[in-house]
Order: sequence, then C-alpha cells, then structure tokens
Amino acid sequence: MELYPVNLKLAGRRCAVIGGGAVAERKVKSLITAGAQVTVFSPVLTPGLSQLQENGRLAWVARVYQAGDLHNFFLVFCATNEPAANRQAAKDAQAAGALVNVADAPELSDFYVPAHIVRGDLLLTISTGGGSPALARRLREEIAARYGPEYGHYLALIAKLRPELKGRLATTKEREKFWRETIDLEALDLLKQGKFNEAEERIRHAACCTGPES
Ligand SMILES: C[C@@]1(CC(=O)O)C2=NC(=C\c3[nH]c(c(CCC(=O)O)c3CC(=O)O)Cc3[nH]c(c(CC(=O)O)c3CCC(=O)O)/C=C3\N/C(=C\2)[C@@H](CCC(=O)O)[C@]3(C)CC(=O)O)/[C@H]1CCC(=O)O
Ligand SMILES: NC(=O)c1ccc[n+]([C@@H]2O[C@H](COP(=O)([O-])OP(=O)(O)OC[C@H]3O[C@@H](n4cnc5c(N)ncnc54)[C@H](O)[C@@H]3O)[C@@H](O)[C@H]2O)c1
Repeated sequence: MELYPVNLKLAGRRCAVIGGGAVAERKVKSLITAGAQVTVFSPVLTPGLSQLQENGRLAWVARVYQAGDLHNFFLVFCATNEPAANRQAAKDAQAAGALVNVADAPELSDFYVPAHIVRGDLLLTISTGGGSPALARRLREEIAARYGPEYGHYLALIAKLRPELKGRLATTKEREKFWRETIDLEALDLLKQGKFNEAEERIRHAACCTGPES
C-alpha cells in the first residue's frame, strides 16, 4: 500500500518507547532532537539512553511494560526484543488512540521511521516501505554525500528573502517564476566555499533586479 508522506511537529508531544536497547536508542534520539517529551519503559537501558536519562532528557519507567501504561501518548514505539510484548503494547496503544511503530512487525505499524538527512531546516527522507532498511541506509549515505551543509545555508538565505519578495512581486505566478529561475547553483558553490556574504549578495541582487516591470 502506498504510504502518505508527512513531517510531524513533535515539540512538547508525549511519546513512549517500550524497550531500552539499540533500536530504542535510535528512535529516542531522533524524538528528543524533534523536541518530543519521551518516556521509556524498560528494565534496562543502553549506556546512551542512561546518559540521556541522567541528563533529564527522558523519563524512565524502570520495569517491563504493563497494561495501562500507554494513556495520552501521541506516538508509541514498541522496540523490545520480545515479539509478544511488542504486539500487546501495540494493541493497547492503538486502543488508547496513539499512532504505533512496531520495530519487529512492519505489518502492525501505523507508520515507519524513514532514513533521514538534516541540513538546517532541509529534511530529506528515504522510505523503502519497510522493504529494505539496509537500502534506505545506503541511499541515505549517498544522498548525504551529494547534498552537503551548504544546502542548509542556502535554504536559510532563501527563506529569509521570500517574505521580501512577496511584497515586490504581486502574484503567485510571478513569484513562482522568479524562484524557479533563481534556485541557482552558483550561489551554492559560494556557500560551499564558505563565502556566505557573497552568496547572499548574489541572491539579493537577483531579487532586487526583479519586479513586475522587469
Ligand atoms: C531507516 C531506519 C530509521 C530508524 O530506525 O531510525 C529504519 N531502520 C534502520 C536501519 C536498519 N534496520 C534494520 C537493519 C538491518 C538490515 C536490514 O534488515 O535491512 C538496518 C540497517 C543497519 O542498521 O545497517 C533491521 C530491521 N528494520 C526493521 C525490521 C523489521 C522487519 O523488517 O520485519 C528489521 C529486521 C530486524 C531483524 O532482522 O531481526 C523495520 C523497520 N526499520 C525501519 C527504519 C522502518 C522501515 C524504513 C524503510 O521504509 O526502509 C521499519 C519498518 C520500522 C521502523 O523501525 O520504523 C534505520 C536506518 C538508519 C540509517 O539511516 O542509517
Ligand atoms: N526497526 C528497526 O529499525 C530494527 C532494527 C534492528 C532490529 N529490530 C528489531 O527490534 C527489536 C529490538 O532490537 P534491539 O537491538 O534494540 O534489542 P535489544 O535486545 O538490544 O534490546 C531490547 C530491550 O527491550 C527491553 N525489554 C525486553 N522485554 C521488555 C518488556 N516486556 N517491556 C519493556 N522492555 C523490555 C530489554 O530490557 C532491552 O532493553 C528486535 O526484535 C529486532 O528484531 C528492529
């Protein structure tokens, strides 16, 4: 079945992770990066998760999952190494209204976590529909090498200039035409060389010389 792509805002949202192993750690770290409020249910934590717990970045319920644990969570990740526990927690979480990810059972999951590359506000994601996480990882490595940090800087510049341009170009059509023509590889090369001011100048120049009359 085709998946529906969406990028979630998780700031302040309650998310639960059942299990404290390597898979749980990977999920927890990206949840924390997205600002989620994370609770981990597991008798044991990896050293990485323990560190996060000691630093107050997650809440830890230091025991196995129990029925009734999963009220008021937005997302629930079932990531223990016990298939039966994962299945039970998934069922309970769905009954409580959460969206569920089951680490060892894609067919029971409401969503999958994609491989991803972050460049500032630019987020590139890769999904194989659960078919091959190893392929997703390989593609992530290739795409990361192709789209470096300069794309994050470039996006930040463009995002800053967009409201200014909105005032200058009256219609959506004009703005669309301008931006399609202005996404320009030379400014990217300048950013790659660390020439931030020159790159900004270049984009500003294109912006200032454009108007309904030009
Ligand atoms: C992308 C990434 C995100 C993340 O987890 O952060 C992610 N898995 C990653 C890595 C990875 N996972 C596995 C391997 C070993 C090689 C292999 O099996 O291919 C590797 C590669 C490695 O580690 O080298 C094993 C594995 N994974 C799943 C199962 C269960 C099953 O298939 O039945 C098993 C078998 C366990 C077993 O055999 O016992 C299931 C899922 N893994 C997903 C996501 C979802 C589908 C995403 C998609 O659409 O592709 C889905 C469905 C659910 C979910 O977890 O959301 C992350 C890449 C991080 C990066 O970018 O480097
Ligand atoms: N989705 C993925 O990306 C992916 C990748 C690799 C493996 N897997 C699957 O994910 C599962 C977990 O992998 P792992 O490497 O993190 O395992 P792990 O053995 O390192 O960790 C399992 C954790 O679950 C905890 N646990 C066990 N029973 C529990 C219960 N009833 N309640 C709460 N916590 C409990 C353990 O204390 C431990 O912390 C495996 O079943 C594996 O097949 C998924």
